[in-house]
Amino acid sequence: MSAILDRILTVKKQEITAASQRKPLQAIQQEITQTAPVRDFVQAIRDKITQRKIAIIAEIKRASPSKGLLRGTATVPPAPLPETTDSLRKTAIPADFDPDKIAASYANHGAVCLSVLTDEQFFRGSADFLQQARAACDLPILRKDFILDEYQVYEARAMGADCILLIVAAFHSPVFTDDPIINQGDSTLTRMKKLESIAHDLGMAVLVEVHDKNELDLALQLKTPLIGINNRNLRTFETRLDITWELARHIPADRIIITESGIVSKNDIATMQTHNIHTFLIGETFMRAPDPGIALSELCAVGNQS
Ligand SMILES: O=C(O)c1ccccc1NCC(=O)[C@H](O)[C@H](O)COP(=O)(O)O
Repeated sequence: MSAILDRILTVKKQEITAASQRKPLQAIQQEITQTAPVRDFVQAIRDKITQRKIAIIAEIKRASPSKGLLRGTATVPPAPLPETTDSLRKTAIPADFDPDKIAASYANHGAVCLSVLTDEQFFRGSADFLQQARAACDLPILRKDFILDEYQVYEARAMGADCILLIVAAFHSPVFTDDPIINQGDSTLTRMKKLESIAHDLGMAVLVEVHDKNELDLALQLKTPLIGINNRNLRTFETRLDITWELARHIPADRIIITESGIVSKNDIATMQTHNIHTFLIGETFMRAPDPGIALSELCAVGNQS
């Protein structure tokens, strides 16, 4: 069995082809002219940090390949989760899943920005969830998905996203490097620069995500100030918080470091702060809580300095 990241990207390629046949790029570009203006993702984080508060990007994530269903009911289509999650499906989870209510609660309890999973097959996400979340609050929103192609960048803006995610590991995957139809001769760095440039031209921010030093060296060649360090290895699911502080020491001070995945406790927040990390992307911990916003404010309370 190939690694989960490769499986996700294989499906993603099929989705890009199908979506662009259903709705050509020109139609998406036309839709963008009617889309609400971009909210400033980077400035929102800078403002929080200037106020000496921790900046939490709160995620709306119904399910994940590593943990299965996190919130809501298990009967909702589309495709079943991968077999890797079978043993976790019986775990008790909050039954309600209302992206608008979750977004409003996050906003009311101090989130700086939101991240919304739009991948349908592996995370049970949806573009609709992003739109519902955006309509329910004023926070800038990251489209959390597996972006390989310019079509998805335009699509992100058309659905109302203010920021896109570029996962360096995705562009190192053979699903990208070995497929001339999808890579069109572009190297990893060339493709990331092209996608970043389109996003910036559309006014969106870019979060570039890394998990090791080689990926970081590429990420630092992009213009974006947002460097996400994913503590989770997307091939093995191993999650180690020390990945963040090991890589953070190689990142220049003018970039904003965002630690992603596996943050579960006040102690995790406090430990990150000792390493001068003040921006967090958190999903599962909040999604498992009865009220995700209250769970967020409890973590914020420990992290904010007066
Ligand atoms: O979460 C997963 O299982 C996963 C598997 C494969 C690719 C990506 C995956 N997660 C995406 C993320 O980056 C996380 O949703 C995000 O960092 C929040 O992590 P957490 O707080 O641990 O939910």
